[in-house]
Amino acid sequence: LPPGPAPSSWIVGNRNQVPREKPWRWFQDLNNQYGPVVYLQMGRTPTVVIGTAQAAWEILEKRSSVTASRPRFIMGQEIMSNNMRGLMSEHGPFWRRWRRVLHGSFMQKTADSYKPIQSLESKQLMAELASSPAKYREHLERYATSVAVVVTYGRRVHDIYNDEVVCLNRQTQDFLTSIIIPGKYLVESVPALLYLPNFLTPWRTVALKQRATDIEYLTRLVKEVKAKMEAGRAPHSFCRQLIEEREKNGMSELEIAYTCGTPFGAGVETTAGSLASFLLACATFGPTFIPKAQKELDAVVGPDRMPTFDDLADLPFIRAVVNETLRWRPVAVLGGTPHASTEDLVYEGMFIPKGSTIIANLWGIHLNPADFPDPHRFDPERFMTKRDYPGPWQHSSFGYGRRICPGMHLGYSSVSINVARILWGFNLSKARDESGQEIDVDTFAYSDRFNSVPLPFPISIVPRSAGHLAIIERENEAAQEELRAYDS
Ligand code: HEM
Repeated sequence: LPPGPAPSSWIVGNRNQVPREKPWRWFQDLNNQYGPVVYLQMGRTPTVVIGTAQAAWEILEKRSSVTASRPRFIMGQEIMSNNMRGLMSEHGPFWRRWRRVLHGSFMQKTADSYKPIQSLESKQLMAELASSPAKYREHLERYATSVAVVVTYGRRVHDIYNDEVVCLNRQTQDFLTSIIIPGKYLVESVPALLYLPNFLTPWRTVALKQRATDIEYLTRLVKEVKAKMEAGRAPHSFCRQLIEEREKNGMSELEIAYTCGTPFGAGVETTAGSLASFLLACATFGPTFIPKAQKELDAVVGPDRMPTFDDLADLPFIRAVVNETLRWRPVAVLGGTPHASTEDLVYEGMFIPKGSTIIANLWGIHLNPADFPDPHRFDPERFMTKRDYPGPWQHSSFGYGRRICPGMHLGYSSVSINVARILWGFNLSKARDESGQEIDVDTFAYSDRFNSVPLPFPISIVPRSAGHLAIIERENEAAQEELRAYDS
């Protein structure tokens, strides 16, 4: 077996040693102490923590045929989700169908067809940042939410606090992310607890209540799209496509309803959180990279128009800023949902038993000084030259193998276009207090959840000139005309 700390007892294994707070830091320490692959015994479940990109690539990419399953999620998948959420599904026919329809709608070519809507929403984001910069977090979330909801259901989101779809989805996500933390519920390592009667298992009752709420609103949203299709006014969307191809895909209505919940669940916090990390990097390391980024933008785009998706090919330093953002503070800090192995395998003489939970700890992988020297420093220059690193991205933000993020093209486009435009249109620096002193920000102040995103921090966001502001406002006005087609 791979090396690792001794279990504290043979019943719970190492389970009680996992810190309640930010376990990714402990995993990183373990990898530093024991090596790139560490073994833990979580209850009866063998668990492997990977701490380098090279080991993750070998195990999760090259051996993907046997490491692309998921562990059993008793609370999140079986009880709360009726086994209907593909993201937590084991490798098998249900997952394959779910993955195929997602791939059909989010692969590179199809994802490109969403760029016009991403561009329009981003123009609104720019105007919002110009008019109320202090609410930047809300604006980023509105952007990411509206893109996900337009792409899925063909309708926009204006107000993230009051939009019903958003509130219900957020409630679901909050609940789900709070219950799938490894080690949180004893039933995950001792499934026999499922045989206890309901009155002794209050955790089951709350999860079932959430399931009922989810089924009600997820199916209602599909019915709304169906009604619009019948009335001949449903724009193209993921949901519409699934309804049209229902028979071909052999999906039940409930399966369609749950599948439509995927882009919101997986694509909003990841996108908005990555953009928030970018702003945090600007507030901390801005003077080291913003002048070079703006020089590039001025040379390629100029001051008279906003950058477009087509410009990105000519903006290598902006692309480097995007990649460094995704590396520096990986939002899917534990590598997303853990993988599970479906056969025994051996990696560099270490035995990884069938049924192991495999965690590719992105916190450790992206902050490994062997690949990224001085890793907590935000330094886009690292991405200006190719390094010896496995995989096409030169970082590991989107995961591995058959489970690689199917929304990566959509997510990457969102982060890129907004990074380019924000740097083009605004000066970003530390905020100042009433006495004019710069306010320092803490680059480690991140949320302690399944996705780890920056906690609120102050930043100054000011248009670069009156000319830039005029363009931002003009572009937004024109965008609003086009966006009306998605208002329901
Ligand atoms: C910057 C934005 C994003 C980042 C950093 C990100 C990152 C990740 C990561 C690390 C994984 C885990 C992969 C693995 O298990 O090896 C993942 C999975 C996933 N992502 Fe993303 N993601 C982003 C945006 C999106 C978007 C916009 C969607 C919308 C469709 C999406 C949908 C998914 C789904 C469905 C999975 C689970 C795949 C499976 O279980 O087979 N993601 N993502």
